[in-house]
Amino acid sequence: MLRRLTPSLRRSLLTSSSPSAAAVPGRWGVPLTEPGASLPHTLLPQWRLCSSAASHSSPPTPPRPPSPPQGPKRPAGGSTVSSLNPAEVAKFAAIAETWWDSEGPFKPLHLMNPTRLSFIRSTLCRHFRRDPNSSKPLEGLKVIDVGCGGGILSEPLARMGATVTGIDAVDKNIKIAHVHAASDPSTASIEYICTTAEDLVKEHKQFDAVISLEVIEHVANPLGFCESLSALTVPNGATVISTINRSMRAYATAIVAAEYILNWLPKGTHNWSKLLTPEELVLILERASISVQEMAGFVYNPLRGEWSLSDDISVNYIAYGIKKVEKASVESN
Ligand SMILES: C[S@@+](CC[C@H](N)C(=O)[O-])C[C@H]1O[C@@H](n2cnc3c(N)ncnc32)[C@H](O)[C@@H]1O
Ligand SMILES: [Mg+2]
Repeated sequence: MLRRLTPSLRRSLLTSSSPSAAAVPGRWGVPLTEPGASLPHTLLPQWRLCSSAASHSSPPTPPRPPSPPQGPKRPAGGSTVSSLNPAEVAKFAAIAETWWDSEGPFKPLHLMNPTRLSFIRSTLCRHFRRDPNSSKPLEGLKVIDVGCGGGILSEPLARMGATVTGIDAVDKNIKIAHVHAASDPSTASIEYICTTAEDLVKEHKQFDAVISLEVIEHVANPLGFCESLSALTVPNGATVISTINRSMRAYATAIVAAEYILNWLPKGTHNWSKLLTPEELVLILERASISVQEMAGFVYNPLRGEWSLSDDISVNYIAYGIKKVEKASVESN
């Protein structure tokens, strides 16, 4: 069952007097205003929420005069700061050849794929009022997969009918993704580009849905990255992000067990201090003009070797949000 982030919960997260007061540990669905609820505060490191583009402390800027119409409209927002973390990019370049080895380092993503696709199918079909039972429910929608790796998500999105662009910072990943997709007519149309979200924003590209799974924990600047994802999303479009929670359970399972005991992932794949809690992700997305509507957890059943959707967001989780319509664009319509 998916939990909805209610308007009142979202409001209380965003109207708290300070970012630290807004970050409340616990599960979604616990209304912050519930009588008697005991909700200890978490200290939010300031760097997580501050970027060059958004800062509480900057003085108010005077209103700008309307600019004269000139050429195509520039998408609002986007970060000028690079999302690239060279050490992280190098880690993925080193294992690029293994993308389609379902027993290799990306085995967890292969196993998770059906589950995350069911969340994406369900949320995007509701968002765009599509029939989830149709064979191509995303037909006609422009979708970008940011940090697509070898294309294990891009391909099923294309099979669902979407016009897919996959981008990744690692050139080897893009080459592998391209060769793999080209071997099947239903995926051969995917456009793969070696670039970053922020560079694509500079090209004024926009998409109906922007999806970035298991990438934000590897970027240099999470808020700037989300601002770029937002700038790539059309107003009222959809954004889907998945990542790993910065919880003790995640440390025990996603890092110690997966990297050091089961050897599912190369050691050092995830840096615990770079992970984001769901509360932090919601706040960052709000700052980037994306309003989170739903969140779900992924839980692994070791006996069946399968992942499923759950209310438990203590380790792996996925969020779907809507790109807010900027006031200026509403007024100009
Ligand atoms: C864990 S993989 C996830 C791949 C894919 N999204 C999936 O879930 O199947 C992370 C991917 O993000 C890419 N990446 C890391 N930093 C990036 C950045 N700043 N911009 C674009 N891609 C990035 C890596 O090269 C890698 O392919
Ligand atoms: Mg990861």
